[in-house]
Amino acid sequence: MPSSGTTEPPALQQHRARYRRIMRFATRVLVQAWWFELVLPRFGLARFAARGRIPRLQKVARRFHGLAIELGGLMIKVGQFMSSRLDVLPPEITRELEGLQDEVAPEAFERIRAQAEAELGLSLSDAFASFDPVAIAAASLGQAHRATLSEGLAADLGFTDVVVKVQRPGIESIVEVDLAALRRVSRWLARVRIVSSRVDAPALVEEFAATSLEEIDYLHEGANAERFEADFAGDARVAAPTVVWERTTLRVLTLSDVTAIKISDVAGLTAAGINPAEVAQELARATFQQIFVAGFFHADPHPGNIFVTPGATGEPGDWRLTYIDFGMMGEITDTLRAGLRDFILAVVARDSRALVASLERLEVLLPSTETDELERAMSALFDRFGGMGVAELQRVDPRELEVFAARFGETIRSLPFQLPENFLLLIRTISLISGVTSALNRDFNMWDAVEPFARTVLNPGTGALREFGQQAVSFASTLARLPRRVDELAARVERGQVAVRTPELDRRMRLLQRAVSRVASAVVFSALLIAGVLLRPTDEVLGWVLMGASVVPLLHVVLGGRGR
Ligand SMILES: Nc1ncnc2c1ncn2[C@@H]1O[C@H](COP(=O)(O)OP(=O)(O)OP(=O)(O)O)[C@@H](O)[C@H]1O
Repeated sequence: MPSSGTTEPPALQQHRARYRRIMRFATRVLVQAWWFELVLPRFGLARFAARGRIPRLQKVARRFHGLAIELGGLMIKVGQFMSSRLDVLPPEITRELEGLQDEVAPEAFERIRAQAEAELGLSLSDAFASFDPVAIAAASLGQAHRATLSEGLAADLGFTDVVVKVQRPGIESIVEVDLAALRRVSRWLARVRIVSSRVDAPALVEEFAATSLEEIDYLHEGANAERFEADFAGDARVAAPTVVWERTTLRVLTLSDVTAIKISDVAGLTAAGINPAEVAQELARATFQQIFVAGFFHADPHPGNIFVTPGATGEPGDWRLTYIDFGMMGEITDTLRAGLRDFILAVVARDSRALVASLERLEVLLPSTETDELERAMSALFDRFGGMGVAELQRVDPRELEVFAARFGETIRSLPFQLPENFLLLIRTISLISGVTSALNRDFNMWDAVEPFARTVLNPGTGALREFGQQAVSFASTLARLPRRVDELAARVERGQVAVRTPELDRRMRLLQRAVSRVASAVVFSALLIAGVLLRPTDEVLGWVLMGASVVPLLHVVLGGRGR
């Protein structure tokens, strides 16, 4: 953003302040990362830096949580996005960021009214027979209100009750500011080799920008709802609301009100005579149908976005799943489909070279990746454990598994993995659905429902391929039952790692920390004072000042040893 002037309009000043807040936060995090992840390891203190990593990251995530609640806009989405990046971030961090969306305050109704009226070119009282000023739900980008259609429109469409989603006024420029800040941070990160060799940060931000810009285009969301509905035309079990195009624009989306029993309301389902276990079964089927048959899937199927609607007959088996919120959809492209098929086939054939090739094809590995190591690790894995069922795996000596898991985990972590957006949405969808189905029926196993669909995706033309397909399915079920065991194992490995430390090292580290923090705070304070008063720094300058300031105490204490 260009430098600030004194006669700027308030909106611009607000945007500038917002941009600065984000950059200040990012600078702080980057400086911290630089210190602990680059500087300390240089001085042989990698183990020390690693020990406090999780609490440190948790603190950053908590701070980010606060910032996101205060700023709203894309920062909420960033938090949500990160909370779903289990591939990059540990669960301790993702957990801190869950639930962000529910904490956003609604916009004042007068502003929502003005926005809706300007969009529709009609006063709300002309556009609707009634409009409830109290929002049903407020999200980061928009909020939803109940309304009723005027008689004429209601008669044409066959329903009266609607839900109107209205975007927060000015959200586009907020999104723009947030994206500008994120792009700048990603450019910084791209210059740091240790980061750029693992993650393509600018590409990640562009992916995120594309989904965010789609989400603030309600015409796109309306079209998604219709495409989804068309995919399930002729399937009485799945439905979506009808879009009232006459009352829909880029920033206002009007949909038939499909409020029914929330899918997670087991007591409500049972009271309506609906068997929750059957709902779980149908939900899994509908999900796999979207993924494997339609290639277009709802990527935000949390319980708030799926209703169970009892049918008109009142029969126990007469009900359907009604989805809402089509802002985030995933697509299975042909490349993704082919890549997944190759991946599954490679696993079944225990062919590590083909497996690595399929990962490359899926763009899960960055192009620069040295794949030999992964190939070796996969071969070792296949040689030792390939083809084993759960029962056989349970008979393996746990110590052997532990050693193996530690070594294998290291190889995996050292590789620059990255999941392309659609892949990520796929994982998110499966994990959300698996949460919902197991809440409906504890004994439900998603993998039992995947079988007919996995066959479709594997497209088994020949007998040999069909056999591979079946093996793939049984392999997948084995994997599905493994996580608890793997979790336990990981926890034990983790504890083993933590135990590698000595009291002497601890004592020195504590002294060092104390000394560093005392000197550092004095230096940083004076540097900030000078920089703040004299230079009116840009965020970049501030970043360098902070970095420079933190070097001084480090040299002082580590080299001169005066902290003791
Ligand atoms: N067609 C509908 N019928 C009934 N209720 C609806 C409908 N559309 C939206 N809602 C209600 O409004 C809430 C917000 O809608 P929606 O989820 O589409 O918005 P969003 O801004 O994308 O929110 P989020 O991303 O948090 O899910 C829903 O949780 C639901 O309670």
